Amino acid sequence: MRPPVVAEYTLSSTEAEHIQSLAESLDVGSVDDERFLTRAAVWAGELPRNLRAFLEDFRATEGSPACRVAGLPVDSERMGPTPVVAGRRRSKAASEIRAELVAVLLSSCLGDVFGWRLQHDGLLIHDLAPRPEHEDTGLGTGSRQHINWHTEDSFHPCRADYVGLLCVRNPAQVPTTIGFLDISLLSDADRRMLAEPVFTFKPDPSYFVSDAEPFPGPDRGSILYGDSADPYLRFDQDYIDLPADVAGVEDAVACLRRAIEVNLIHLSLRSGDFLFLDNRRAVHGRASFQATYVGTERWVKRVNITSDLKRSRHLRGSASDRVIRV
Ligand SMILES: NC(=[NH2+])NCCC[C@H](N)C(=O)O
Ligand SMILES: O=C(O)CCC(=O)C(=O)O
Ligand SMILES: [Fe+2]
Repeated sequence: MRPPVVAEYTLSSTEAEHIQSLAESLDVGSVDDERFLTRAAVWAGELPRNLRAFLEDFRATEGSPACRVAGLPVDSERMGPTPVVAGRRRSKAASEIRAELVAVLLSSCLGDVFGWRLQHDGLLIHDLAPRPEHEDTGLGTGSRQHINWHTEDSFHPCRADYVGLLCVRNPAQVPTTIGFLDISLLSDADRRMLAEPVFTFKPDPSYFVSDAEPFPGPDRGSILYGDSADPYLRFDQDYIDLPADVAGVEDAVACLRRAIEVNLIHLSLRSGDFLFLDNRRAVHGRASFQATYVGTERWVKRVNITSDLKRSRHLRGSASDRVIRV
């Protein structure tokens, strides 16, 4: 039997209460505190054993491109309105800090959380909530425009190995798009072409801070990599340049898109759902929706997770600094 696209784990109420008590026992004012981050994997050892086994299977077997943990303690009532302001300027209720601690503890079962200096103020947890100024952009903080499916931050060699999306609220049931590549749908010639390092991967506008800050540069590489029979994927259809001088490359990319699009699924996250995407195997996006900005609408917290912090050491201030300067 084929493994599910999204492996599911539903917490029992006992497990959810245990996680809530664990988060309450931590005397931590912010998940961005380096001392907390250095202990996060230790505290994650106190998460329910069956949950840790589920996440470890997801990580170690790569059986499914995504997994979802449902029933996490996220007290969305007490967390207050969906934020319209970004970044560090906002104070957070204790319940929100607890939800973020829970997000980091679960994420720490898969790797180390990290952030980007130029994205969401360098915070480790990004608030994906609609902002008026982004309404017509295909960004996590947009709304009226859908987000085309993509792997996250395809432009950067240190991009996440996993992306976590913890849902605070989603009353209009806006669906998240999830997909994967069925490699059996690609010809050998297309596979070879897509594995050539001739593509230019560009950053998306979520990295734009101001004209005074340099925008990160692009990176060249292949779309498919790893095992040629079961390859990993790096692709954002909106932020890629194809080589002008390679015959057949456009057709190969069109075939790739079709081989992903035939299997797309749409899943509406509910409050307390934590979706993990294997950023080498899964693509994801989001449908459009009508934002109201009255504080009641969709709010998802995004986490970047790496399997290998050392890969970005030259771009971070110290071994324990989790923010990549791009
Ligand atoms: N094809 C796209 N729209 N890609 C952009 C994805 C969203 C972007 N990474 C963000 O942080 O908001
Ligand atoms: O909000 C979602 O469900 C996905 C958002 C997304 O793809 C992103 O922000 O990069
Ligand atoms: Fe994304």
